Amino acid sequence: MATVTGNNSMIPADNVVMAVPKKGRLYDRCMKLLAGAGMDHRRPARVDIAQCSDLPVTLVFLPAHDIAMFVGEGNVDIGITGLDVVKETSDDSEIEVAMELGFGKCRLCVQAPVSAGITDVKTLSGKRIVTSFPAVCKAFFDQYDTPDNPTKIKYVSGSVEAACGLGLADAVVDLVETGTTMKAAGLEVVAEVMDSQCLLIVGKGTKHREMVDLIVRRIEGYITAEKYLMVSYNTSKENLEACKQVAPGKRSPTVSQLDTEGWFAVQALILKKDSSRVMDELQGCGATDILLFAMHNTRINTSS
Ligand SMILES: Nc1ncnc2c1ncn2[C@@H]1O[C@H](COP(=O)(O)OP(=O)(O)OP(=O)(O)O)[C@@H](O)[C@H]1O
Ligand SMILES: O=P(O)(O)OC[C@H]1O[C@H](OP(=O)(O)OP(=O)(O)O)[C@H](O)[C@@H]1O
Repeated sequence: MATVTGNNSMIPADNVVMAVPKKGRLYDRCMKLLAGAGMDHRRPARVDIAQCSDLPVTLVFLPAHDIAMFVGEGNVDIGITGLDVVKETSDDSEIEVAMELGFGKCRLCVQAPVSAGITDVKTLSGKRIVTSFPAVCKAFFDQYDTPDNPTKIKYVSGSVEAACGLGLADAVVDLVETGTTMKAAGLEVVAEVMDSQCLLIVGKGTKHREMVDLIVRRIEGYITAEKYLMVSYNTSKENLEACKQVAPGKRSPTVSQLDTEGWFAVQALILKKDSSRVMDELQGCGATDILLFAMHNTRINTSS
């Protein structure tokens, strides 16, 4: 197989390059996503490159914080990382968001010591802020800063929450999910900068559009399968309409005549989060033999 030369010699020249986080919060979910999308690969221990066995795709395992930059600069065709990282390290002219993946949900917040009692974020303009997101942080404080007294923003790569306690900052801009880290450091939210979640991103300049689109469709199929369940039940003719109202499906439910006169077997897609309520309501409408099935993968037109 042809390979590109130089630093990329482990990557076959015609392969799509896909970047996934090599560790941290997003890693496990990303591995599940790749498995669900049929992107099987073998990654030798301590190696950050792996070839997919059934697709011309090379996976590169990178720090989440670097992925949007590499996709934006065109070294990588497609990648998975947080919206926070995308905003910090790339711009809209380079990257398109193929899909929100629904995990890695958190908020980037201005946080100050509870003891300081800061209620208005404007009062932090011109003060010392420590963050792993200096560009997003600067854009946020620009709206309050004056040219003669800009906010002093310092970058750290981790443990941001420690900066106030160490006397290095008046406030921090850091991620909050449960709030446990923030509270343990004696901090509170003064303002929200942005919401974030994990994204599938594509470089606008990719030369492998067809294969990239196939990867996007596979991942979309898996995400949809994760979101929906199939409910199946039997109902008499007189209860059929009421049952169909409870679970109308995506387009319409599949209704088949049973061998018993006046009885039907019905199948419909329902949202996983609604499944217990839907089963209760179907039972209330007289449905019997109600079964719930998970799907491994789908190809559903989510816009219809
Ligand atoms: N507490 C959290 N809850 C949900 N998502 C988070 C949380 N912390 C981070 N993220 C998301 O995961 C991305 C990667 O963060 P993470 O802290 O895992 O990166 P890392 O620095 O590579 O890993 P580590 O912290 O293990 O060194 C963030 O940019 C953000 O989008
Ligand atoms: O609100 P919580 O649920 O406590 O989550 C928020 C924490 O999670 C992330 O850090 P992480 O634990 O990944 O480590 P890091 O500080 O090394 O980035 C983030 O930077 C916060 O510190």
